[in-house]
Amino acid sequence: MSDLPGIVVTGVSGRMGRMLAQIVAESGKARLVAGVERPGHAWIGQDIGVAMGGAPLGALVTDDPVEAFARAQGVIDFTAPAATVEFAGLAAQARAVHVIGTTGLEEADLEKIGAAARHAVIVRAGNMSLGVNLLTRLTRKIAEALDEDWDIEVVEAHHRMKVDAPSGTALMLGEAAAAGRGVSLKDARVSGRDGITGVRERGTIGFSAIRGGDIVGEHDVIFAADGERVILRHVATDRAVFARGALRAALWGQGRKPGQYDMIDVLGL
Ligand SMILES: NC(=O)C1=CN([C@@H]2O[C@H](COP(=O)(O)OP(=O)(O)OC[C@H]3O[C@@H](n4cnc5c(N)ncnc54)[C@H](OP(=O)(O)O)[C@@H]3O)[C@@H](O)[C@H]2O)C=CC1
Ligand SMILES: O=C(O)C1=N[C@H](C(=O)O)C[C@H](O)C1
Repeated sequence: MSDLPGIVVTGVSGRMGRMLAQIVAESGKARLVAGVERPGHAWIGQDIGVAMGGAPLGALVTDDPVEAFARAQGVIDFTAPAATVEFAGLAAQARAVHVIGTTGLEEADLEKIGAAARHAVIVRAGNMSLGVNLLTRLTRKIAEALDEDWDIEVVEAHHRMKVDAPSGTALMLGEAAAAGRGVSLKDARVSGRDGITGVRERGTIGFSAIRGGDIVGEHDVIFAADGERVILRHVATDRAVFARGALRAALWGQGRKPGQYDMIDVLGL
């Protein structure tokens, strides 16, 4: 067996799970140990590559995360909030680095993830791409430089199968804008206007979501003043950018002190 860190991909049959399995297996920097799906899933017991309709990848799909995590140094998890909270506890027990890409997490979920991070390394980000993490830095800087004469709006577009809104990325960008402005996003946030909304309240940060087709992920941060606008834009055209970031995070986390980290830490931005 090689010395490369072993990685389990949870939700391996999903859009991100498939991409992650391929990228980990081909990376030369990590070993694909197993994929996890729910009990009864059609892929259980099959080689991941074969289940995807390609060549074998030498790792099986299992419904037993405890056993799989015990054989791994990293768990890459792009699933759903309830699953991610459960996996955070199990990955911490196995002392495996848990990379969380799942979005739509509520406050109570984040508290449980925080508790797990007392025992193991967790890297969590609503977007694992280099480009978006750079954009959060730029958003914060621009928000620091501009006053409330500049209205801030975050507009995001995703595929028709996405279940949460605003996207995790939009919220990251909104947090960065709020931090730059020295306010709390909880207080400043306005989402999904509809009907007679009244005029825009000064100092708020607005969110709008578009869902359609196979859009991978697009985000604009608009700073709009009288007579001019600044627009920051990121367009993802390939999920590989998220998967590469997640693998980088899993490798970066090896040997670190327990705690919660994000992609700004991983990328050193
Ligand atoms: N941070 C980032 O960079 C990115 C984050 N994301 C986020 O990742 C998440 C997944 O996205 P995507 O791949 O498009 O979604 P999919 O629905 O395609 O995949 C999710 C997978 O997780 C599985 N799953 C859910 N619950 C469990 C469980 N308890 N045990 C095992 N498997 C489970 C699902 O299985 P089943 O169908 O049976 O429910 C499915 O296979 C979303 O929250 C999305 O927003 C996506 C892209 C980038
Ligand atoms: O669900 C998706 O697809 C994506 N989710 C993440 C988000 O909620 O921001 C990241 C990316 O935009 C794709």
